[in-house]
Amino acid sequence: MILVNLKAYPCDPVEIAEACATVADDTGARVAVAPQAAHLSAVADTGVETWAQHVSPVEHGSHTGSTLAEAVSDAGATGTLINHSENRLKLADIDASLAAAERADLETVVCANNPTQCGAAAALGPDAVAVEPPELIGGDVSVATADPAIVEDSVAAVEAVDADVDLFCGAGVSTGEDVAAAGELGATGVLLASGVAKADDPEAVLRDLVSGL
Ligand SMILES: O=C(CO)COP(=O)(O)O
Repeated sequence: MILVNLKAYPCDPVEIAEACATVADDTGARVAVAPQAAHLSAVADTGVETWAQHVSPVEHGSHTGSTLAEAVSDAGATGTLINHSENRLKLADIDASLAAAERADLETVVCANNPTQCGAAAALGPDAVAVEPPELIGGDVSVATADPAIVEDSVAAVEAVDADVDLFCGAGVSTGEDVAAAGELGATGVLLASGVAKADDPEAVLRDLVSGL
């Protein structure tokens, strides 16, 4: 799976969503987009698989400023990231955000910095854990090239806790070669942002990325 996190980049979320939908349709590859919460509906309307970047550890009620899992689902999201390196949560809040996502029937990827955190995240029962070394995020060198051991060790850490939880990796992923290298290390998906969000031709980058699946 290729999960494109648009963060808060100054890109056109609908244009990128349309490119992802086209490439997914043409190739049969699983490609999803995680836009800003305010853009979820517009992105989902393109038909692309749509994910939230975060859901808050809350239920319906007095939670001003929160991102309610049910609202994200109503807007068309079918999955959510939790605990991204740029939006870290306390352990209890990761657990409660996972419960919120489950309530709203959202698929979940919990992000983590290193293999130890990956094992801890797997124990909370998400669908997948994504290892993203913070120092490599936004850079030019893919995690699978810069630090292959961190991916292999994270695969092992997750497998030791719960073999049903998938391991994704991310940071610096921008080519099909990077995706293939991640797969060879045992990752079943990649998480990326700048490679697509900052690209002059997002569709061309996506076509190259899916060639590595
Ligand atoms: O944080 C990331 C995806 O969630 C990775 O970002 P980059 O692809 O820009 O390194």
